Amino acid sequence: MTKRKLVLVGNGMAGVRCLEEIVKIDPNRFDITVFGTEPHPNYNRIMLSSVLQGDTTVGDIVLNSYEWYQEHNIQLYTGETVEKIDKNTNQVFTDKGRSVPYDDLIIATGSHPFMLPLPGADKEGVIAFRNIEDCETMIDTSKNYEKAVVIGGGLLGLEAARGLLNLGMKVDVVHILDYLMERQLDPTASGMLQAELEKQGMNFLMNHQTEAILGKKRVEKVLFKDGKVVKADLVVMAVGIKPNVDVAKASGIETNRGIIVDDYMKTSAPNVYSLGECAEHREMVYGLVAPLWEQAKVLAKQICEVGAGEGYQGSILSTKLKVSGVDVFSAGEFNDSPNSKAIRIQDDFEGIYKKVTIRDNRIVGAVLFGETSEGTKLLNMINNGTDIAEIGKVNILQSSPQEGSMVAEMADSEIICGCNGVSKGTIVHAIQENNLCSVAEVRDCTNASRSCGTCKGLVGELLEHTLGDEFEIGNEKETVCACTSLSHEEVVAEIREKGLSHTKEVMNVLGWTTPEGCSKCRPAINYYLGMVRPTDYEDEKESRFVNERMHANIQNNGTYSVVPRMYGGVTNPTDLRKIADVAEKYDVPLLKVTGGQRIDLLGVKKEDLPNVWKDLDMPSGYAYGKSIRTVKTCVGENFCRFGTQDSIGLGIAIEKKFERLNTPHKVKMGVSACPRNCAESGIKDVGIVGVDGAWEIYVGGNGGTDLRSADLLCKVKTSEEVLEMIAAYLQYYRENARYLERTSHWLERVGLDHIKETLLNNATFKLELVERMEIALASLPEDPWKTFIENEKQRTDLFQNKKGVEVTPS
Ligand SMILES: Cc1cc2nc3c(=O)[nH]c(=O)nc-3n(C[C@H](O)[C@H](O)[C@H](O)COP(=O)(O)OP(=O)(O)OC[C@H]3O[C@@H](n4cnc5c(N)ncnc54)[C@H](O)[C@@H]3O)c2cc1C
Ligand SMILES: NC(=O)c1ccc[n+]([C@@H]2O[C@H](COP(=O)([O-])OP(=O)(O)OC[C@H]3O[C@@H](n4cnc5c(N)ncnc54)[C@H](O)[C@@H]3O)[C@@H](O)[C@H]2O)c1
Ligand code: SF4
Ligand code: FES
Repeated sequence: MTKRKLVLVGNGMAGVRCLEEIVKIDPNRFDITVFGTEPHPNYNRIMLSSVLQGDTTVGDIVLNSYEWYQEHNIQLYTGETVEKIDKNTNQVFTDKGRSVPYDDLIIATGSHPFMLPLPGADKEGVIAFRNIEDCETMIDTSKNYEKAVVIGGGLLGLEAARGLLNLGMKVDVVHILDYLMERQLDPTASGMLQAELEKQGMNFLMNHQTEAILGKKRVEKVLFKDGKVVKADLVVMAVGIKPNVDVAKASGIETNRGIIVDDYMKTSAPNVYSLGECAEHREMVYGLVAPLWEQAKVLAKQICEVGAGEGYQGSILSTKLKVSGVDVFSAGEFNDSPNSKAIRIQDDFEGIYKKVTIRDNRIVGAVLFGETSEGTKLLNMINNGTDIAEIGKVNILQSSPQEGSMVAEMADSEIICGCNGVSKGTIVHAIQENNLCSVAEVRDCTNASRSCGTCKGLVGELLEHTLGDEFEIGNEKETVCACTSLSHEEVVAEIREKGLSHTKEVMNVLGWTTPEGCSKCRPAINYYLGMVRPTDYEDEKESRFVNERMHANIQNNGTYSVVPRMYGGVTNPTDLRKIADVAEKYDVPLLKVTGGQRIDLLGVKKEDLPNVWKDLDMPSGYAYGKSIRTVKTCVGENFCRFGTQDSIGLGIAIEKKFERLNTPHKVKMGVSACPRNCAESGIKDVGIVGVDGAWEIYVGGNGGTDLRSADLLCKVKTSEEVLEMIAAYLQYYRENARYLERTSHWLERVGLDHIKETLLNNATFKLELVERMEIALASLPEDPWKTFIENEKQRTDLFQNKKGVEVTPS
């Protein structure tokens, strides 16, 4: 039987998802041709925000590689736009002069970003945020310029603004109304969101209407209706989208706001279908992915003639803002109205706000801020029209008392992954049928967690719930990242076994799926190589996190924090004078004593960093590094009437011995000279406490988000023994923990008993650890601030092509 010819116009998320469904249903039914204006295979547009925010790379977000198209015999033309469809001869015509016949045609051309028609909007540096090129323009611009203006305080504008802040730019967000995200939030939630984002460093110009973009060739300023002017090196317009109906309109296919389709995604032209953001169904056009997946399923069934049931019935929308540190969820009809009532919870102490709107005993909308774990449950209740008469109203907004029990209570039809419309039943079936045991395997098999990723937790709970005893979360193979199927332990073992010596080599030999790796695997591989080969591995600066590359912590307003080392928290008049002089000379706005007993110079301008380091002439405190941070000490025997030991002396010795050492995560230590514990040794990664003629060594403490008191490892008599035990313990941690695993998490994972057994009952192994630690310490580079001041190349590399940074001559 000859195959039917299927042409897809638009190589984006909706169209290609529909093809995936089609080849699943009937792989041999069609000869498929795809045209896409963009010069890329299909990628996850949603994740552009994460690329901009530095959490992933462009290579990571490809959904269907070129090989996928080949495997399915799909002829793909990228960088080619369909300009016209001839409905009479059933052909499409492209801008490259190609014509291709079709039996069936799908139009999935997405949207155009709406560009305000302002005077000056055509200047260089005025862009939208819609595709990879826009994302790359923003990243490149941030290397040479300082100030961005984002017009539009909706989902896209705020995600763009967060990304630009992460790139070190100052950002003004211009919003036309007096509260943000008015399409998704009520004024209370919006106010809380604005306050949180202001804390993160965003500056808001509310109630501002843009009048013109000013500048010569390139944008320089933005002018507002009230006459106010702000500086702008980059303007990002994020003021909404409009369906791309260009080709449909040019071809006489019926359009309104979008291309008009019926419940089976049929347009007004025979055998021509449409889906995605360009389609208008029952007078609705959508700008989120969840509805598109539903449409893709219906259209695939329709076009393969396997029965599309009642067709597509429309979607209730829910959204989450993808900005780290801010949890926002919104769904359905969340605004107050005369025929609905609301339940609200507001906790100003914890920054939590929850509201559900109810009509006729049914939830019709919800807004959650600060705590969004009930989002999925509420969305399911809205979609299912659950009658809440029987449920205590207060319970609706209570988190489930037993974590993990929520998935058990969910019906099979309830949706776990909102982005991809994957239900609990589908996931459970896939786990059981295919023996799946990790979130990554569930993603590959069902698409759940493939888009924004916020449902990963629920998928994990479902795995646990379905596999019962067979599934232990801790034992689930945790791959380093999506570029590889290998775990951290496997990568380290391969580096050792195969004698691998460079990041690229690791990726090539171990079959990485992306040639350049991503922001998760590159720093991890760099650390593992340095740990395994301390004497000959040359640290790869570009694989490090930005703060480590800059040797300073970037702050929410784009300035930096500088913390010089003060061994054991002890200082002297000369160092204090230098700090005071530097603070005055460089207008440092804030000097702050840190919890680690040193002085933080906050608000240092990027271009001042080298000279600040030079004038300070003190070692770096590594306050930015995955390395030894501080050794906090109490006053001890020299001054305190309770002290029987020299805590300061020991603290300084420890800090001097281990400073600059790379570790999987930051390591903080403390030495107290008696159990009153004034140096808080009980919540340190390594805490030492003096007790009658001996030192107790505590490990695995954490004073951060996951508060944990340290466990007693052992008691030793002398300072030398303390130093030796710390060396063994830290080397064991360095060799066995996963990159970015704090000592407290590592200790809980492997168990205190195991660590005691290894370090206390196996003298030979302990000695070997100490020896390897000594080799690592002997191979450490000199102080990075000093190197940077003396090495012009490093200075140029660090600031790339930003306006030159010179160290002033002495
Ligand atoms: C930065 C960003 C973040 C987002 N985050 C989220 C999120 O968190 N959650 C969510 O639900 N949604 C999010 N969205 C929206 C989501 O990405 C879109 O809803 C989705 O991509 C729409 O899919 P589509 O296939 O309809 O359109 P698109 O993905 O835009 O695909 C259309 C494709 O067709 C091509 N095309 C157009 N005309 C032609 C032609 N004539 N010939 C050939 N090719 C053509 C276009 O170049 C484009 O590649 C986000 C969008 C952006 C920009
Ligand atoms: N996390 C997510 O789900 C997510 C993230 C990014 C984008 N998206 C989707 O991408 C699409 C585009 O996002 P968007 O935020 O541009 O669209 P939007 O329509 O949701 O928001 C645009 C915002 O710009 C404001 N605005 C309009 N004109 C303005 C003007 N002249 N000056 C200042 N502000 C003005 C509006 O009041 C509105 O809040 C939407 O469909 C959105 O749902 C979703
Ligand atoms: S821990 Fe004990 S010795 Fe140290 S300062 Fe406090 S009371 Fe004094
Ligand atoms: S909810 Fe976004 S990927 Fe599952």
